[in-house]
Amino acid sequence: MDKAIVIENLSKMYKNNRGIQEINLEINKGEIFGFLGPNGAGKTTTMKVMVGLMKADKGDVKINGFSIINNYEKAMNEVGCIIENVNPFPYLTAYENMQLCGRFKKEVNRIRIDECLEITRIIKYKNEKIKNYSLGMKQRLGIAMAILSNPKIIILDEPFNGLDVEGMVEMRELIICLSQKHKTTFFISSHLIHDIELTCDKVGILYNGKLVGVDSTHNILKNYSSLENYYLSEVDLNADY
Ligand SMILES: Nc1ncnc2c1ncn2[C@@H]1O[C@H](COP(=O)(O)OP(=O)(O)OP(=O)(O)O)[C@@H](O)[C@H]1O
Repeated sequence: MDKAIVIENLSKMYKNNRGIQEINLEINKGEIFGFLGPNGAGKTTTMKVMVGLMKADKGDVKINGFSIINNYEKAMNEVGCIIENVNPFPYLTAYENMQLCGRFKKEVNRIRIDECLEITRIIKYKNEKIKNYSLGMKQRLGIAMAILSNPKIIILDEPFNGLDVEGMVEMRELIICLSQKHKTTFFISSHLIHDIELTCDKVGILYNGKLVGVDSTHNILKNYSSLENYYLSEVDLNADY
């Protein structure tokens, strides 16, 4: 089984008729997938459904071959995620937040916590309370939490948000490094085309709740001068005038 994530006919409509429709998508193990779309396209909705924070109206998601509907625990067994904002406890330190996050996982100990804080480069601030953290530091803590139990699949909603230039470069390096070293699969949403182009092996474009294009970054850049041009052409082809 080389598919890490398979999304089948996934639909979720809110009462106001916004949401996502008939999403079909396959992500191979070890791939870094970029889910690109403007504000309101439906990225967060898709990810919430994928990790069981919300129920789909129709369709299913299989993670490592396990359906999130029929086999939720097994499906989520190797998944780490950050959906929407990271909300660590402000009056606890980073280390204490990590302890809390890993309290039910027997493989998580002091060494593993330090390792994750080291990888995300916040080890220096591990004993500082989160209320004194900047947005970028909180993002890093979020990643540290997401990788704590060594998940094989990491789902990140807008991981580049709130980061400065150096932070973005480091976040890209961190994702690529984890994918190469541990064959970790990533599903990353973003509206930042440049970061997706530099980070992801495969890109899917979500527009008005529909997946309007999916291809490997390699193919896209063979046929278009930039991911931005591909994005604009796919959106143009599918716009409702
Ligand atoms: N709970 C809700 N009730 C009604 N409509 C909602 C709800 N949550 C989201 N929506 C609407 O569904 C659409 C998709 O929202 P979603 O948050 O999934 O988009 P997104 O691509 O993640 O956007 P952003 O990049 O701004 O976070 C938007 O039009 C939004 O207004």
